[in-house]
Amino acid sequence: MSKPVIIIGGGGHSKVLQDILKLINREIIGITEQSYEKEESNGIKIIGNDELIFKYKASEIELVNAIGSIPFTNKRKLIFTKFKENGYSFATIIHPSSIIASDTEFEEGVQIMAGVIVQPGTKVGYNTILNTKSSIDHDCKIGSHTHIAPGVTLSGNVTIEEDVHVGTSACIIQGVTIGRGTTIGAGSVVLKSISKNSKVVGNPAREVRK
Ligand SMILES: CC(=O)SCCNC(=O)CCNC(=O)[C@H](O)C(C)(C)COP(=O)(O)OP(=O)(O)OC[C@H]1O[C@@H](n2cnc3c(N)ncnc32)[C@H](O)[C@@H]1OP(=O)(O)O
Repeated sequence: MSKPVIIIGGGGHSKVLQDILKLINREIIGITEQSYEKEESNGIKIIGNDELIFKYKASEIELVNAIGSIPFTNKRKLIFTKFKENGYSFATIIHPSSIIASDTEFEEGVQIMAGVIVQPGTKVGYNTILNTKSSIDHDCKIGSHTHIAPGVTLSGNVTIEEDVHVGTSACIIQGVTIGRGTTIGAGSVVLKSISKNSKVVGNPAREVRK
């Protein structure tokens, strides 16, 4: 049986995850927030700040990383790393409306939102988000701590390294590699590989100042 979960963060990304957790009947202990002024979020109790998690044995719960991921921030990664180093595990959350090829490999803490399609031969790294209605075609490799934002299309054989943000509705053609730490702007059309720590926008995607 699945362990009960604690959700870290009570913002917009959290709302979406709460909905999935309710749909898949996961028991929710509550939400932690760094500054908790409200008592609840969507009917779920805010139980305290993140340090409260240490009152629960790592073996008895799973965590849900509900810190949203926007470009040029690393809070989501820091939360994941901190609690992993202390022996805690993160739930992998998959919306029941997603279509996932049977050989897909997900590492711990991956979050798959409504309407996502993942085709065969794909691997997705730790703590990565495949957001609403994104489409991941065959043989893609997606690194850890990466955000594939809503409506993104990855063609076949695309490699996305760690810590990448692929902005809403961007398209990436087949065989391209996106280097670690890169940000792809919303709506970009990426036709060639992009080196690490770049920021690219537009159609065709071009590098802009960091
Ligand atoms: C459920 C959810 O909500 S998940 C959230 C998903 N959100 C996203 O994916 C947002 C993606 N973010 C973007 O597209 C942002 O515009 C970024 C990250 C690419 C750029 O942000 P910044 O670093 O602040 O760059 P800035 O706004 O200064 O833009 C730099 C230049 O690029 C242009 N530019 C920025 N974004 C884009 C874009 N998506 N397409 C085309 N041009 C763009 C700007 O107009 C500007 O051009 P200029 O220098 O000629 O004036």
